[in-house]
Amino acid sequence: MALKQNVEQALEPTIGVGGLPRAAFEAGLAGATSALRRLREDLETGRLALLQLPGSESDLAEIEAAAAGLKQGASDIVLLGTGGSSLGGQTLAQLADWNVPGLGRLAEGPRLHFMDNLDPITFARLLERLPLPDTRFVAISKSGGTGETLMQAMAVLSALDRAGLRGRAGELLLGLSEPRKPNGRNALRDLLEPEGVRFLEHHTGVGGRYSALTNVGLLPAAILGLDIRAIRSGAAEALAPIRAGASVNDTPAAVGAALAIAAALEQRGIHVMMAYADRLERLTRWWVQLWAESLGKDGRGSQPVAAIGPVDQHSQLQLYLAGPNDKVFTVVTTGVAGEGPAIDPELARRAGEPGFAGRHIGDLVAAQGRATADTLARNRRPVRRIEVDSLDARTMGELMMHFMLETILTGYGIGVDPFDQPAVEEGKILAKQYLAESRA
Ligand SMILES: O=P(O)(O)OC[C@H]1O[C@](O)(CO)[C@@H](O)[C@@H]1O
Repeated sequence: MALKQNVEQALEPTIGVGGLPRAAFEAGLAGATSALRRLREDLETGRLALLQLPGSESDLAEIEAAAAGLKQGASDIVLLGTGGSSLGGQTLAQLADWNVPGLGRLAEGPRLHFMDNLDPITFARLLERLPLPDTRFVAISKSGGTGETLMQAMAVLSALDRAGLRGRAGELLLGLSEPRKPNGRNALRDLLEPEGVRFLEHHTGVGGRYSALTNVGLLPAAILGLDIRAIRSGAAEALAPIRAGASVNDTPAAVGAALAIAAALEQRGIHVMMAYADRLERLTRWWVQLWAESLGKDGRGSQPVAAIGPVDQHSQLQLYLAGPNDKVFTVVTTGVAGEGPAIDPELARRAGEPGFAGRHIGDLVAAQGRATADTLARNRRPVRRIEVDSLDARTMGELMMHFMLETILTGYGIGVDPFDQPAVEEGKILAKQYLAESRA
């Protein structure tokens, strides 16, 4: 197991009043114990398909073949899909420098475009500027019925039509969705299959925000040449203690859930994840959806906030240290000490920073991650630390599985169903109604 977790600085006995009381954490551990028992049953009975993924490789060859097919002759690959149909792929893609500040434009191979937000100006300009004959589109939607994705897919077909490329739709597009419902409906399939577009199957037992380790997340990862087997085996590391029947205290995801349950008991309604790596920025956004949609129901749940370091030290940290003490923090660091450019001693002296002499940029970032966690604790703000020695496909798989397990266990512990999202449907129905009315 690469992931190291320490929750001591979240607790009152360590940081004083302001930390989570020991009794609340004990209650959290008790809640996590029953939750863990239920999750282990999920694993043993096979009723939670997500838990079967880490040990399986049977679908990986199909994903690799689809990735190779898409890359063939492609300058650009556009991924349509929103929420869980995009964020897992983005998180993994960032490992390969996608959307890393300063590096995105220097990437080699096909350019990837995740069009997860629907913005008319952006989408129109994208379709105008893309070299359509050399562009591939992947339309991803578990349900097949998400309005944003459907509209984008329709716009793509019309753009291909205008460019005289509609006859090549079967070659230029790929779909990824669940099989048709028993009533025969799946809007995305209804739209694209008559154009000859082939579909990969979305796993029916894995919800969108838990789908990063299925073809939904692994297809973009494979396009970028990431080792998708290593991602799965990293995920298996996070699951291993659960599989082995380990106690709560020896199961990092359960300890994390115990902390979240304790925070709920203590009315700490905000969870901040601050990750010290450009390549974890999308992970924080993926986690926001995972946490918010899984736990925010029946008047329960907590507000997830994404931050990255060190940059957000210069925007959010003042509030975190001296604002209301209503949050729990997770500081995620990677072993970057000794990484990156080394600083010329002469230049360090000239700038009046002799402490920088001969040190690497990674030395400063490592020190900053540690200093932020310790400063939070000194200011009696509950903070847990998560560290991986290095960030690669394997550790990313482990981190993602850790947070999925922790979220499920927290849901079980606070008594909500972590797999549905009934409340968001209301707004979708209303938006379609307003769209119809605005024509009149
Ligand atoms: O993959 P789909 O079915 O298009 O859904 C996209 C997203 O929309 C939601 O259903 C919420 O509206 C998310 O749960 C999901 O990840």
